[in-house]
Amino acid sequence: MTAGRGRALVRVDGLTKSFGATRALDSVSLTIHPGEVLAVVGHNGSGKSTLVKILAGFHTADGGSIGLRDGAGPPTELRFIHQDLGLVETMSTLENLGLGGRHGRSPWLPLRRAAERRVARQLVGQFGVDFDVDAPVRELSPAERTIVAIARALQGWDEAETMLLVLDEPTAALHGAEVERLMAVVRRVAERGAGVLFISHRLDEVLGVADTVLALRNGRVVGHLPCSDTDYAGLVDLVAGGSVDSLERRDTERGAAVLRVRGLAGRSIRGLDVTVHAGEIVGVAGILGSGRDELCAMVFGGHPRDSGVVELAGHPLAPGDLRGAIRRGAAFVPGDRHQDGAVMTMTGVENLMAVRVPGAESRWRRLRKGHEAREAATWFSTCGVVPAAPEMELARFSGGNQQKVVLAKWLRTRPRLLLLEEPTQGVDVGAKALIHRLIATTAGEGTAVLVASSEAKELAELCDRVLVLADGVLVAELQGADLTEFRVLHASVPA
Ligand SMILES: Nc1ncnc2c1ncn2[C@@H]1O[C@H](COP(=O)(O)OP(=O)(O)OP(=O)(O)O)[C@@H](O)[C@H]1O
Repeated sequence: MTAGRGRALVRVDGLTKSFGATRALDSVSLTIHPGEVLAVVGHNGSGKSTLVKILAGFHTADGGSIGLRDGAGPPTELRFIHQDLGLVETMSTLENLGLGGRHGRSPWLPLRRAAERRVARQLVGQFGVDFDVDAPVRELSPAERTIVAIARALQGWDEAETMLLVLDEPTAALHGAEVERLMAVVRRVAERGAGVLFISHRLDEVLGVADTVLALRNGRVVGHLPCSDTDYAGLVDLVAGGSVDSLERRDTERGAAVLRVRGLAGRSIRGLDVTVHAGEIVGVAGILGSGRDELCAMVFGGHPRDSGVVELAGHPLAPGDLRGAIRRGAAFVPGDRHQDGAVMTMTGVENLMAVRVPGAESRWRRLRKGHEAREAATWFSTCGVVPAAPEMELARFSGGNQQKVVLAKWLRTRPRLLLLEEPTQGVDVGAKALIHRLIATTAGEGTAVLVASSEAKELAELCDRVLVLADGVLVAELQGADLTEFRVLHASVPA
């Protein structure tokens, strides 16, 4: 189907929304036609999720209109994949897909269960993955959880229906190969006549999949054009309001070994040795299920281990002893900020201060609100949290700003070992460069950094060395001239 033809699936006209003094949307208009993939881009806090939440009926607009019926046809059906995925963490994939309900005591029960399991595995299998559909989704990796949410949104879609699929940053936790599969699904959905509204900070991905792009800045539309009329630099300009400096290669001063991991095994990891020195940034790459998503949590002690030894500066870190790990100087930015990284009902400042900096503050000093507010303002400005509204509940921060608060919380502890999972997920292109510089500066001050990322480009730019995992073991170690995006991707995909 050619994008842009036929009746409009959705017409948004002059949409306006404010939260107190913050004007999140300011007279936003757009139209999506059958077969069209529209990407919405913009800096953190520019209003993208607010637009999606108004379409979903979660927020009511202050002004403007949304039309879901063009002429006499049936109204457009909207399906959503939200940033927080909206899964029930204690329920299995099967149950989140609406399968596996109670069937009473029928003699056919085992057959029905087997059929439901087959359907669930087919639904997630279209992304080339196979995992335990009976396990609670909280035990799945962030990428696997994303796939469950996408499979649920696409479930039972009938071609004859008119559908608009709305995806709010679906690829934040996915690796190159998984992103490609999702993009192929998005294209397939559009070719069958649906419209797609797609939010992403990965601008290369936008250019690869979208027909048109709409750029927001401070709630206003600052560009609405066919993707064929722009390029990467053009999109960076629209989002960041100018070019963004890429990270310069650092001369690494490699100090003593800070992290030593020997024979680590558990979950999908099957015997790993890793050493990270003071001042070094070591990346962890690999596809879903490779062990990439588990290494940092296992080192920190948040995931159980079957065997192996983890030492920080010569002291063992025991599984489950998170306080001990923090006392020894470990910091951990997890891949899933909603579940493990932050408390959404606490304010920005409370989240920032949630980890006690070993030995740095007296209790009395911490009680002084003025002192906390000043410290929070400094950290929020260092980490690019905009607009700085430190006393607001974290749930009300935009997704990218939540991520920056979690990062600031751990950088504030001045760690000896910084463990990062997907450190720039959901942040805009300018903030990403800022976070890369912060990580490089932190390493420059002598911190050992271990960073797991699904983005090969990020690892190639940021790291001194990259460990590539496949099937729970180390399959390549790249550094120097060998450390390129292509080589990381190539080594990650099993032959
Ligand atoms: N419930 C709320 N209460 C108060 N302010 C809010 C609320 N929801 C959003 N905002 C504010 O509205 C602005 C737009 O937020 P929104 O989440 O739409 O941004 P975004 O473009 O999706 O950002 P990101 O790329 O970081 O996800 C931000 O300043 C945000 O703090």
